[in-house]
Amino acid sequence: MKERNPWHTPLTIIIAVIGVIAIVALVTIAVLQNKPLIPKYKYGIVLDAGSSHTAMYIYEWPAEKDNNTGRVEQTHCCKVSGSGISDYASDPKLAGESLKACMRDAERFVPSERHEETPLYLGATAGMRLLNIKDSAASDRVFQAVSESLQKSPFSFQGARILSGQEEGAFGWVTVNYLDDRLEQGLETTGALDLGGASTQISFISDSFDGSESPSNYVAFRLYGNDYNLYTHSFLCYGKDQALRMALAHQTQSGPGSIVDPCFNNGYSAVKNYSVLYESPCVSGRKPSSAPQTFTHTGKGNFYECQEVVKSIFNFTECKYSQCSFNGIFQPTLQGTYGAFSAYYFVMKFLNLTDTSVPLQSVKEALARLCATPFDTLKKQHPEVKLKFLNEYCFSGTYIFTLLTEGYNFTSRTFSDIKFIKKIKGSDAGWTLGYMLNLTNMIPAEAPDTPLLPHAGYVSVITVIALVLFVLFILSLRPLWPRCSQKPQIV
Ligand SMILES: O=P(O)(O)OP(=O)(O)OP(=O)(O)OC[C@H]1O[C@@H](n2cnc3c(O)ncnc32)[C@H](O)[C@@H]1O
Ligand SMILES: [Ca+2]
Repeated sequence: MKERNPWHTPLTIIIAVIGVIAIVALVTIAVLQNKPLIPKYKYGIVLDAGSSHTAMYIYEWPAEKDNNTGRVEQTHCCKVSGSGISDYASDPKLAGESLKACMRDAERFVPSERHEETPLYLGATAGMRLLNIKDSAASDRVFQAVSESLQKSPFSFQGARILSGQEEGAFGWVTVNYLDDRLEQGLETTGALDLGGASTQISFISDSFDGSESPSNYVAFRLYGNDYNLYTHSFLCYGKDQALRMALAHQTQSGPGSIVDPCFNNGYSAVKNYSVLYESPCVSGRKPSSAPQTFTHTGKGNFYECQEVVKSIFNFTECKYSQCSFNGIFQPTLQGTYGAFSAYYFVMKFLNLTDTSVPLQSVKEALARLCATPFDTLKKQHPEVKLKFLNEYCFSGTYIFTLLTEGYNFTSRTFSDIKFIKKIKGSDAGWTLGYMLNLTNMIPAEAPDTPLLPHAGYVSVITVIALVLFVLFILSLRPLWPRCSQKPQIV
């Protein structure tokens, strides 16, 4: 007679089946219960109304992770065509009109069910600061017009305002460090250097700075449980367009109808309007009384002479603090690494000096070569580059070099701590992301509680425990197991 398999008793089969079903159910429930929900995103829109142009940034983050770090990303950027909103002072309606194409873009990029709840901010920087100084009623009219235009969008418009220089610097610093995941992890932070068209910002943490020497340069943050004493300063008029105006104003002081400029390449020549040059508050008041209507601006391309012109727009002598950058502004000792973006990046990119950390001497040599190149040759070498930018690279490069070394006191040793960047992990470096994170309370002051185990670890532990319990259960039923050694009795 064939021997019966002792496992094939109804009891053991039932126990095994129930056990397997229980394990499958346990693991399935664990997986489904804890699986991150299908990503449902939320959105925020910030319009950066700069002096030279306006750009719209759309940010997104997983809806269930409002309070977590490193999760907000830029998904889209739209460059508003035309100039900055401050240039529409004489026809403010057009400033509002100019934003429409990008706002239509936003309607396509943000899912329609999210439109109504998506906050929309407009922040204006140095162009509007200057217009506000020159003609505050005109600046109000521009804000009125852009606000009316943005209110018509389906998004939740939260207002249009001028950022203070301090906010602009501090939010640029937050953006860079947030995108680099330095804030949540409490890592050493990176300084932020932003060069716009009308102002420039420097922001960094220096152990020697606690705000006492110069409170107006001090911003205190508590982020993810860490305290930061940030030094920040915004120099109005020291963006690259206004700096150029100041350099030209300096050279036209003697009043003649022509200037030969070492900061422009040999062969460059243009007729410029005195009144247009002197209309900015950065230079107004300095217009020579005998100035003719126009002057001829020609280039002679010499980096070393250009540096002398550029130096003339800085005041390096006045300082009532222990140490200063320039114009009597306090600056603590430089510390750590720096991310330099906006025009710093555009100009260094043109010079092919963005990929690695660059020795100061190489920048100097590249600039001396660039400035000495005849303008015709330069045009042939770079047919794809817009003439407006090509004209100015010798000046812009020399200005950046002088600002960083003579202005902020970077030396040949510390210069290589600067990285010239445009984006970090797909998001543009700039103040907009930091501004939105702040207004939406997306960075907590204290570190958020984190789960004990990551999701995969949690599922593995549950599975192993379930298996162990099952085996123990089977073993506990041993007394019920049929005895293999017992021969079946033949009656
Ligand atoms: O911060 P503010 O001062 O308000 O100015 P902005 O926000 O408009 O300034 P950007 O950083 O956009 O640009 C800085 C400057 O760089 C110029 N720029 C933009 N693209 C450039 C390029 O490819 N090459 C050289 N310069 C460029 C631009 O015209 C400005 O003069
Ligand atoms: Ca800017």
